[in-house]
Amino acid sequence: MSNRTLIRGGLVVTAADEMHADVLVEDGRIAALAAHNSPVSQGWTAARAIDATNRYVIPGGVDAHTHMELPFGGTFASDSFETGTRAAAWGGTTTIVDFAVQTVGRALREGLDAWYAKADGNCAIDYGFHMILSDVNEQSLKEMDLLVEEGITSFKLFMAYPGVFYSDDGQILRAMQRSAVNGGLIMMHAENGIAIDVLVEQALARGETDPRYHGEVRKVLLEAEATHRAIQLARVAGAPLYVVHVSAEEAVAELAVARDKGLPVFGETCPQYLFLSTDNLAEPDFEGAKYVCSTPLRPREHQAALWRGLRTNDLQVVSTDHCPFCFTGQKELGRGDFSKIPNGLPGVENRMDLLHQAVVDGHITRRRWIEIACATPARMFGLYPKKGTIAPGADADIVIYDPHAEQTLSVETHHMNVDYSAYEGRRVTGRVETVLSRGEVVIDQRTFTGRAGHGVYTPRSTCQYLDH
Ligand SMILES: NC(=O)NCCC(=O)O
Ligand SMILES: [Zn+2]
Ligand SMILES: [Zn+2]
Repeated sequence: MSNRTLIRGGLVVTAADEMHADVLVEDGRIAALAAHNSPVSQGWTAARAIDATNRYVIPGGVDAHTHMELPFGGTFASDSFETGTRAAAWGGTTTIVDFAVQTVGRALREGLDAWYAKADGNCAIDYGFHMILSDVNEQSLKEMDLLVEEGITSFKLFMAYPGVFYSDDGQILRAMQRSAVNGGLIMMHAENGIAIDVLVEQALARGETDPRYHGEVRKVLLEAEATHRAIQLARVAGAPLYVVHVSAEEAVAELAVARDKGLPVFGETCPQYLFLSTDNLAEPDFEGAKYVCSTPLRPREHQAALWRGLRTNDLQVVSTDHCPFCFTGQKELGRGDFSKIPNGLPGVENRMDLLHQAVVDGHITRRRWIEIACATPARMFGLYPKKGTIAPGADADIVIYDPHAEQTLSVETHHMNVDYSAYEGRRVTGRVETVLSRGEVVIDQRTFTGRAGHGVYTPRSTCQYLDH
C-alpha cells in the first residue's frame, strides 16, 4: 500500500491503444490498468492518488539520441548528465540513450568507462549508452561483442567529420559485418564528410564564413549519397542499419527504396528538421550559429517529406540529438569561420511538446506520437516493454500530460543548461504536468521533486524492431 500510487481518470495513450483507464503503480512498476471507475479499479487502494481527469496518461518519453558533455570542436556540450536529465524530466522524457565516445587510438572500454563515470549518481532519469566507434580496428571489433553482452547494443559510425569521428567504407563494412554476427545495431551519421570538407575549404577561400554556409556546403546530395552508400554496405554485410538525424527529402527517399525492398533499414529524424529550417541558419548578426548542427537544417520544403516519412513508417523514431552549446563563448568560437562553430542543438526538454504540437497540427495521430517518441525507440534499442509503454510489468515511467495548456518555449523558462532556445517564442499547445520515473514522482504539477542519482543505468537487449 505505501508503495502504491493510483492514477485516476486520464486518457491512457500508448502506441497501440487509447482508453479511459485507471492505472495502479506498485513498487516502481505498473501493476494493473482497469477501465476508469470500474469495480476493479474502485477496489484499489494506494498511498497516493493522482487525478488525471482531462489529461493524457502517456509513457515517459524515450530519447535515443543525446550527447551530454560531448567533447566537440574544442569544447563540451553544455548540459551535464545532471542538468540534461533534469531538463529531460521536465519535458516528459524518462529515459535517454546517450553516446559514449571511443577516442582514436584508445579502447572502447576506456571510453565507455568514462561515460559510466560521468553519468553515475548524477541522472534524474534512467539512461543507457550507445558507443561511438571512432577507430574501427581488430581490437575495437572484438570489443564490440563484449559490449553487446554488457547491454551496449548499438554503435554509431560517422561518414562525416574526417580526422575526428570519421570511418572509411572499409571500416564501416567491417563494423557492420561484426554487428551482423553479434546483434549490435549500427547507427549511421550519413553525410559524405570527405566531399563536404572540400566544399568547406572552397567556401572559406571565397570568404563565405557566415553560419548559413554551413547549410550550403553540407549538401542534400551528400546526405542522400551517404545514406545510399550506408544502405548498400549494410546489405553487403547482411546487417540492419539505423540512420540518425535524417534531414533531407532525398535521404528519406533512399530509406523508402530500401524498406520497399524489405531491408532492415530504419531512420530517425529530429524536431529541429521538422520545425526549423535554413531560414534560421540565415539569421543575421551570427544568430544563425545557434542553429548549426549536422546534418544541417534544410530548406522548409523538406519538412513535408519528413512528416510523410513519419506517417508511412519510412522514418520510425524522433530523437533530439540534444547537443547544446551556449551562444556566448561556445557557438562564438566560429565567428569568422562557420566550420569552427560547435555542431549541435538543445532540445531534450522540447521533444514531447513539439511532437504533441504535431498532433494538434494534424501531422501525426496521438498514438503515432507515442509510437515515434516512446515505444519504437524503446523497441529499436532493446528497452521494451520495460520502457516505452503503459502495461502491467513495465516500469512506471508515466507522464500526466495536459493537452490543453498553452505555453511559450523560451530560454527564460527552460531547464536545459544553455543560454538560448532554438524554439524561442514558439507557442505550443500541451504541457507536461506530472512525471513518474519508476513510480517516483520527479515532476509534481510543474515542480521538480526528483533528484540526481535517482536515474539508473539501464542495460539494453539487442534491437527488438527487426520484423518491422
Ligand atoms: N548533430 C550534431 O550537430 N552534433 C552532435 C554530433 C552528431 O550527432 O553528429
Ligand atoms: Zn551525427
Ligand atoms: Zn548526435
